[in-house]
Amino acid sequence: MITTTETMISLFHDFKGDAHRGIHIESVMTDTRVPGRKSLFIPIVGENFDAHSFLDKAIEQGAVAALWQKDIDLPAYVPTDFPVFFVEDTLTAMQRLANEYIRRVEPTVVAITGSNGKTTTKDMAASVLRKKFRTHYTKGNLNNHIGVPLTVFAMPENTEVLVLEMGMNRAGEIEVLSELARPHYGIVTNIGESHIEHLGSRENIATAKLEITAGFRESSLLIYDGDEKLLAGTKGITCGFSDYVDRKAENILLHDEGSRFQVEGSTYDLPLVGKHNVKNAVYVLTLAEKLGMNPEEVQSGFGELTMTGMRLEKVLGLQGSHVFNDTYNASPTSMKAVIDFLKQYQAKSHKILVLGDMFELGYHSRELHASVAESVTPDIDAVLSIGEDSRAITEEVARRFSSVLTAHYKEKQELIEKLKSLLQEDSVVLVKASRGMKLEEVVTAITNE
Ligand SMILES: CC(=O)N[C@H]1[C@@H](OP(=O)(O)OP(=O)(O)OC[C@H]2O[C@@H](n3ccc(=O)[nH]c3=O)[C@H](O)[C@@H]2O)O[C@H](CO)[C@@H](O)[C@@H]1O[C@H](C)C(=O)N[C@@H](C)C(=O)N[C@H](CCC(=O)N[C@@H](CCC[C@@H](N)C(=O)O)C(=O)O)C(=O)O
Ligand SMILES: Nc1ncnc2c1ncn2[C@@H]1O[C@H](COP(=O)(O)OP(=O)(O)OP(=O)(O)O)[C@@H](O)[C@H]1O
Ligand SMILES: C[C@@H](N)C(=O)N[C@H](C)C(=O)O
Repeated sequence: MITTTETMISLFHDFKGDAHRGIHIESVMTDTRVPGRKSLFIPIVGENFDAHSFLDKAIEQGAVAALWQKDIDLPAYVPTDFPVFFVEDTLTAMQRLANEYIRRVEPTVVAITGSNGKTTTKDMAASVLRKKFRTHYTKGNLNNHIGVPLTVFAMPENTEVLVLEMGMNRAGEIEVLSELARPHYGIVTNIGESHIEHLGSRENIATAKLEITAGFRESSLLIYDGDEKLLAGTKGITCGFSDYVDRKAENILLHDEGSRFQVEGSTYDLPLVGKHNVKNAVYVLTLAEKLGMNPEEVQSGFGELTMTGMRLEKVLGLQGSHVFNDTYNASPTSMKAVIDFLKQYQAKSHKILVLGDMFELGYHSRELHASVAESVTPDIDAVLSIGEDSRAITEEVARRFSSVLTAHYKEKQELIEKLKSLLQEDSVVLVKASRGMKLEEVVTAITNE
């Protein structure tokens, strides 16, 4: 249950209809294409639609009240007793309602941001914390100005810990989300190059990520990447691999199914591959410790990870090959991190990289694409690229290593045909690009049906 129309009167004084009846509202509807029994309809003005034109459908789908932008005429067909709350802006009102719900439920709030690893760290945190607390967390990647409120509205009233992923591609966006959520804990996973097109520099990205402290309370705590020089001196707990961090991962053993590492003498086994995920895990175990969990409880959570797909997701490929689907998103930092993982992968020795364009890298996109080649070594047998700017990757690899097979494609089908011709039992393929490239289509084409 989210609220009642009676409670909403205290937030939104300008209303019509039988709001005083205290109608129970059990969910929020922002999409009339999805049923919402006893829901509050919040019409959002988007890129393709203005949802104000769907009020009739909303009522049909189960809405029992609605927010309404004051500068838009209310349709004549609206029943006189149907509660409508008039607001300046429905999105801002939705965020205010979410803040009110958090104040009512009073969970411990954990906010996670960073250029890479937000979803992974959020999923890890949820898997660990739910061992001890009633935990609600962001589903998938619903992490923006709309996704965060929707996550809050879906929170059960008995929630003890709320884990929110906070994304951004412009300055100021995380500040809004942090002030909405008022986190007790914040995590900054890393500072990469994601969305640098809009931010202009990594320094600006770091500043934007630190907006996560905007809504902090007096006792709130930041846990962050201590290896990142742009964050040096920030108040909080530093995590990472350097000797000077507060929580250092040591004695790291990377293997094909995950890793083993120690932090302050406690040993952890993480069933997630990649050294970058060791650091993500240190954020989580540090958070869990602050919430009173012991290493055994944390390890139990690591052993029951429920992860969102398309993040180094391993599937069986044609000819008995292994395929790692890392197609949700990509930036130079994350692309280099997974290439390092592929070089260390032991189960297969014929290693193929399929790399697509990375978006929103701005003016320096081509040189940032080329920089990915710095991680490629002759351990990699083939690099196939697709898109516009990723040609810079294969060109730079070819310049560095004549032994590595390189090819660039504009069309997925051509790349798929070449890739199928290369596959052998001993092959391992890693596929990665920005979301907009939709390279999961390549993964599908080379995996066993
Ligand atoms: C606004 C919205 O929710 N849109 C969703 C909608 O898109 P559609 O094009 O159909 O509608 P419009 O947005 O034009 O319409 C406005 C509203 O009208 C509703 N509506 C439409 C038709 C209809 O018949 N009835 C209706 O009621 C509609 O529902 C809208 O509310 O549907 C799509 C398909 O389901 C959704 O994909 C689309 O969702 C958008 C993309 C969205 O922002 N969803 C959030 C809930 C979300 O969190 N999505 C995440 C991705 C977030 C992300 O990209 N994060 C970035 C950081 C970026 C931060 C910020 N600057 C930003 O730009 O987002 C990151 O790097 O992680 C997800 O989908 O995974
Ligand atoms: N700490 C990290 N450092 C560098 N790369 C990372 C890190 N964590 C994850 N990655 C890489 O980034 C990819 C995306 O991970 P994830 O989806 O968790 O990040 P995200 O921040 O949620 O991304 P997005 O901004 O697209 O939502 C992973 O598959 C992996 O390749
Ligand atoms: C999906 C959104 N979070 C994102 O990462 N956009 C990049 C730049 C893309 O479109 O792939």
